[in-house]
Amino acid sequence: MKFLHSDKAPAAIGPYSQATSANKTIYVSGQLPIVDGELQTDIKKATKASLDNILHIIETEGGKVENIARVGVFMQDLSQFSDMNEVYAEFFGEHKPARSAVQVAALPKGAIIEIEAIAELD
Ligand SMILES: C=C(N)C(=O)O
Repeated sequence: MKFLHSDKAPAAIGPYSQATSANKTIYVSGQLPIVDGELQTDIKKATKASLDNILHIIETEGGKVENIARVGVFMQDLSQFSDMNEVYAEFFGEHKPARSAVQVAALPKGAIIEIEAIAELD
């Protein structure tokens, strides 16, 4: 197993890796919507930030959006579901990974969204 790291994604904020890989599977930790150290507080910008962070991490192993097989979306307020979906749909296009989306009581750093993913490399 490998511990993965991308300088283009925010560093882990605790005792975990941005992602691990085993064989051809990449397990990406929940990505907070942080860009250049700044937590995004607008749901559309935040969704894009978390997804971009996932992509930056899987790219370290040659992964692409099309390699993402499963996504978990954790939101602080599900009333923002449609705005999240709009940006999400734009990011994935015709590629539609399995997904769960849930509202949670709170997220680290007071974030409004955290997104995790599993990718299968070719
Ligand atoms: C932000 C996280 N993924 C964590 O604390 O586990």
